[in-house]
Amino acid sequence: MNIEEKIQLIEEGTLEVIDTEELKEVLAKKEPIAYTGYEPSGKIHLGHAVTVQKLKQLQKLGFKIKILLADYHAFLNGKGTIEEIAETAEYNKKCFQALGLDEKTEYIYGSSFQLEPDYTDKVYQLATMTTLKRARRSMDQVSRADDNPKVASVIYPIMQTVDMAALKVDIALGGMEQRKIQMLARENLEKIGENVPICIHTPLLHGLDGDAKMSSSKGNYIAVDDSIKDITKKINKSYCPQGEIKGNPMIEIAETFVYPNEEKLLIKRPEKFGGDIELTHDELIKEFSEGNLHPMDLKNGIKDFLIEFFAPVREYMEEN
Ligand SMILES: Nc1ncnc2c1ncn2[C@@H]1O[C@H](COP(=O)(O)OP(=O)(O)OP(=O)(O)O)[C@@H](O)[C@H]1O
Repeated sequence: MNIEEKIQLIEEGTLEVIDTEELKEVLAKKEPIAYTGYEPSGKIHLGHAVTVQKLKQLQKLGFKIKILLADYHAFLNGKGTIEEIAETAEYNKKCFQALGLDEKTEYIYGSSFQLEPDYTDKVYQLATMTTLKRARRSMDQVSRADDNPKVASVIYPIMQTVDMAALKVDIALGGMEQRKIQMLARENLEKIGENVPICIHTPLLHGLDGDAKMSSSKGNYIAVDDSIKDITKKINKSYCPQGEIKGNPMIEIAETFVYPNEEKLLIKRPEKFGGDIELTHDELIKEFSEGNLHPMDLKNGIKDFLIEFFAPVREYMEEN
């Protein structure tokens, strides 16, 4: 595969790659490094799986993958005590392994390097160069709404920036809500003479309730290790307005998980409702938007797909 083809693959399913010229240089390196950080949270869900899919693709293209289990970030963001977070992080690590990232993937706890003198020194340097306003703004979609924000919320983006230097990353991957932090990081890393990584942003998956973001704290998710019974129950009561494409989580799941892996989505229906059908992406959009495909049938197709797609994850979680 030549560099242009690799770039095209990397861009697929993303909202932006900043920037593609720099990506060319990175692709010429021997084993470039890509990372995503995750605050350890109760469950790893389909939203998180969007970035994991991209990491798996980068891995196949020869990247070394680092997954940051961002325990201190979760702590700064009020997600629990460090001990509670450590326990969740172990469980999340198992979920990532179950999702099929290979054995060469490095799982790194934030607390394993974020207390080192060199790291702290960089945090202090950046603290003198970053305005409160900018740091606060970068956290708009990352921290919980708080009328009385803590100092922790402005240390957070500075640490996320220093992580990129400490982990020596060439690509920083994250969902679109990470954009403001990542852009701040690009500017700031240059100021302290560190390598400026390429930033890749993926779309946010809507919650099953139609909320703008699937999130463990909102309970509107399908976890990658959910049981067949839970997947079925959750999909059956999910938001899927007849004929609507935009913001419809069932359509998004099809676009994010089904079509990158299968040419057609199989929808099983009783004969009296037209019998089984298999739809390509374009056919699905047409049939659903014209009202020829009932939301319940779409949900059934998605449910069957997810049950099969995540079967290896359930098996891995049971066996390990
Ligand atoms: N619904 C989603 N759709 C796409 N990507 C997501 C979604 N939720 C989280 N991510 C991505 O996963 C990465 C890590 O997110 P992290 O777990 O720290 O987020 P979070 O917002 O705290 O999740 P949650 O609210 O579910 O605990 C980020 O890059 C983020 O963009």
